[in-house]
Amino acid sequence: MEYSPFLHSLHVVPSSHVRNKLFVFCIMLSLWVYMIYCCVGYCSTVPNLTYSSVRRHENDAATDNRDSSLGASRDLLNNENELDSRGDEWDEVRSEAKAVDDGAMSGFLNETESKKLPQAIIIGVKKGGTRALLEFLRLHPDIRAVGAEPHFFDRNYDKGLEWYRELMPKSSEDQLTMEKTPSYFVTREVPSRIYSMSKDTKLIVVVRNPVTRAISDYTQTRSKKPDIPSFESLTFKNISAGLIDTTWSAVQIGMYARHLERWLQFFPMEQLLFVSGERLITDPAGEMARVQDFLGLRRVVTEKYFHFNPTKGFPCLKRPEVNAKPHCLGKTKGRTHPNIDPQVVQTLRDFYKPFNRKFYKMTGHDFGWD
Ligand SMILES: Nc1ncnc2c1ncn2[C@@H]1O[C@H](COP(=O)(O)OS(=O)(=O)O)[C@@H](OP(=O)(O)O)[C@H]1O
Repeated sequence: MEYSPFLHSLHVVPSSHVRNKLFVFCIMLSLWVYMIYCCVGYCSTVPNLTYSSVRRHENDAATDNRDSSLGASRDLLNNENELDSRGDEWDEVRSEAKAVDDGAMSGFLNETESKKLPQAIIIGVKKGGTRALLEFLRLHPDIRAVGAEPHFFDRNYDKGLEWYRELMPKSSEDQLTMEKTPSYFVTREVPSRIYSMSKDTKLIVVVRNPVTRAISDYTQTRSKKPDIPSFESLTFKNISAGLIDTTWSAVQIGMYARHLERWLQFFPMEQLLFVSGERLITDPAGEMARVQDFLGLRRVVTEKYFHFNPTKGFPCLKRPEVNAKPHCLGKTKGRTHPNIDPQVVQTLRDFYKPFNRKFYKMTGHDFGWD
């Protein structure tokens, strides 16, 4: 066999010169393969992958690092795997809305869009109707909101504001960025933390009759832990003395006046809006008008967007311009509540009366719970 310098350099003693040539060849080949791949249209999948990774990121925020919001409370209400905190509801409506409003790709292509810290936050209350309100607001073209609950100011604060900003969707200069995390309202450290992010943050609280709210909270817990004690026994510290257990979070959250006092140490009343959870069901367009005015937005989401579904017992969303079927929130919203001993319900009503009265006085609004 003849002596071959090529074979010799390749198989026997590969010189650095040949290795460099091979390296350049591999890179060229990869570039060619990539170009062919793009030419047949597959490159358009890249933005979708980016979008799903954003969604994953959103969901991570909600499932990360779980602590109790009410420091000293007895929290049997560990509902963190609730569908709601992942913000998956009404995705279909939102994607339709997005496509109509600005085209699915514009968020990636429009370089004037950027991620911003929220200028408005729905801070509570748990089981008040916060998901419904956020989803109603997301239909507004001037609002961009993160679907999952970020729990930044209560559980993820050590991750820093940049982490928080990254969770937000891109928005243009004239759009508002929003999020909702209902536990903020009752968490001691949150008012000062939001204040240090921006003292101009607009704060929205959806409130609901505290007795119904407590039962709703309990119903949610029981749906995941069917063996928990009865609502009646959890309500009392001492049932024969009729002593209410105010350390039980289901009871504690409803003492709205107490929580509000802490917020008023940082924010003026004009920066807070209280939405009636009851009216959000009976008159969603009316409550939405108040919310849009408060946020300084055009009244876009009006009665045309709502359709009351008698089977579900709640307003559902429809897109007025397309003849599509209305979309309702999922099964975790609007659960059937258990029957509670009427005497216990009355005792709780009496317990909340002074808190409610004080709350009406502070907010200048009678919510009609008594
Ligand atoms: N449109 C519409 N559809 C369905 N449900 C509605 C709606 N508007 C308000 N509600 C009420 O919202 C209650 C749940 O409140 P939240 O979304 O704040 O719950 S959570 O804290 O985020 O888990 C939920 O409480 P339950 O009825 O106890 O399940 C509903 O009463």
